[in-house]
Amino acid sequence: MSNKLSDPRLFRQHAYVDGKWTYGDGGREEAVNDPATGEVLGHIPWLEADQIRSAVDAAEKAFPQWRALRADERCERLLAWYDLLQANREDLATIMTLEQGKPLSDARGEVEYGASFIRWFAEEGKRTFGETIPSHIPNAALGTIKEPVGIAALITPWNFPLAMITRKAAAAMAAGCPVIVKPAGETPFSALALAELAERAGIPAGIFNVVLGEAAQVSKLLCDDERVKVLSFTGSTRVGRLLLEQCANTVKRVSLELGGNAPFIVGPDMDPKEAAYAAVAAKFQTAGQDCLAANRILVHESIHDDFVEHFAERMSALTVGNGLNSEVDLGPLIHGQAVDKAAQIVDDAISQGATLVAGDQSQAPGPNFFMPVLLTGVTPKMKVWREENFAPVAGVTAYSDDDQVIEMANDTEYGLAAYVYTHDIRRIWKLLRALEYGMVSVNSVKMTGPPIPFGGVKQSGLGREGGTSGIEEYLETKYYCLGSLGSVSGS
Ligand SMILES: NC(=O)c1ccc[n+]([C@@H]2O[C@H](COP(=O)([O-])OP(=O)(O)OC[C@H]3O[C@@H](n4cnc5c(N)ncnc54)[C@H](O)[C@@H]3O)[C@@H](O)[C@H]2O)c1
Ligand SMILES: N[C@@H](CC=O)C(=O)O
Repeated sequence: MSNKLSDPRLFRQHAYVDGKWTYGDGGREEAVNDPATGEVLGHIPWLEADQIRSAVDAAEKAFPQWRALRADERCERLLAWYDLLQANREDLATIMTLEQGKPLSDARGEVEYGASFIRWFAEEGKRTFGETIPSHIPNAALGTIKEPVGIAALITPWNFPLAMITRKAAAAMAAGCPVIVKPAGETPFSALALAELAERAGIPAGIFNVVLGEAAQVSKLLCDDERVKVLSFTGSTRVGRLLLEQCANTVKRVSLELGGNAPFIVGPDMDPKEAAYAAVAAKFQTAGQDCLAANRILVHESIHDDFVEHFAERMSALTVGNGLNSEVDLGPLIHGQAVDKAAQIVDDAISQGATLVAGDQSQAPGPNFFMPVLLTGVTPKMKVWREENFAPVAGVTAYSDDDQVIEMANDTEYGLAAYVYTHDIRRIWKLLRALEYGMVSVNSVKMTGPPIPFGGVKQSGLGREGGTSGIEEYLETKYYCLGSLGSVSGS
């Protein structure tokens, strides 16, 4: 990996605890592979339980000084970190493409996206206002102060190896909290490059730590430690449920960004070509391994056939291959199990009556690649409808009226994001209000960014990241009552 970077020191093969690059005391190491080629990119140590506790010790030790800084002083340090991400954008994108597989242009976009959360929260940290409460108690002044919650454990997935960390870490750090990041084992190198840049930016030792190890063990240690006050997790609903349970013993604050099963609704008034092109864009980014991916494409029956034709035509123009090649649109899936799962979802749909319109797996350029698939006639019994497929598998079905499509769209345990394509304002408003989703995007594939409250309802999560609410996940509200002030206190 280092020979592909202009700054080889961004490629780190150690954990980062208390400002030091750390080996595992037990000597255990794991290889990390390039999903496109299978080549070993490097190795990471697995830390022992005592080393995970030491990371919490380090965060505990660093907390008082960090919280004592003024918000504008923390802002300066975070902005220095932001500047370094920008200056090293190309190397960070290369690391990401190598370990995650996404095309370089998408990786560059994620670095930009990830960095934007640092800048946003650096500024938001200066606006963690408390309030003045008109007193109901004679001669007293009442109000609130916002204070950092304490140590935050951040557990993140492999599909967005950088932005899922910065969206949490920058909010926590701006609020005055130290963080312990446990990245996905598939994509540790982006997290470690972030640590290298945090160190260069002057973030003090113990404030940004990256621990590595066996996922279930590390997560359990962090959940069980009562010094850790917040757990913020992004990943599957299955693991989210487990962590929620594990946090019950220490009554931690928990923030969960979980799976999605986004409906993409196309109204009868839409130009089928315009809608189909948008649906392709909403489906295939990161090879479908995106919590916002359009999983169930619900098209009004009057334009269904035209839509399918345009979708197939647009899909056939997508190039699948190694993300380092500039003409590639879809990289590999993260590993072989993901390919097997995608194949099972397609087989299940076909065996239950769906039609395979396009998607020939014999064309796949390597074992971890999955050619984009278009299925029509998908129904609620099929896995492609029920599960988050997290693969380039698009399932289309026709509907006849708005009430029916609302019922279809809400027929899932997930509630992260939904897309609506129509220009009829009454339909827009009806769908917007009736869809049981945390985010609804109307006539736009792009919906995320630092200013928005990102998050889901139902079993897609708890809490919001980004926007003005993201920093609240790391703040406590302290109420105060100043009594016996005399009549000057007023109300
Ligand atoms: N809502 C969002 O913002 C958002 C964003 C990105 C990804 N996701 C979701 O993430 C999922 C894909 O990511 P993934 O496959 O990395 O998810 P995952 O749940 O398998 O893993 C997420 C993290 O949890 C760790 N982990 C895995 N098993 C664990 C266990 N038994 N105990 C404790 N920790 C464990 C992993 O090492 C990783 O760090 C999808 O469901 C996707 O929708 C959601
Ligand atoms: N695209 C999402 C990540 C989901 O997998 C985001 O913007 O946060």
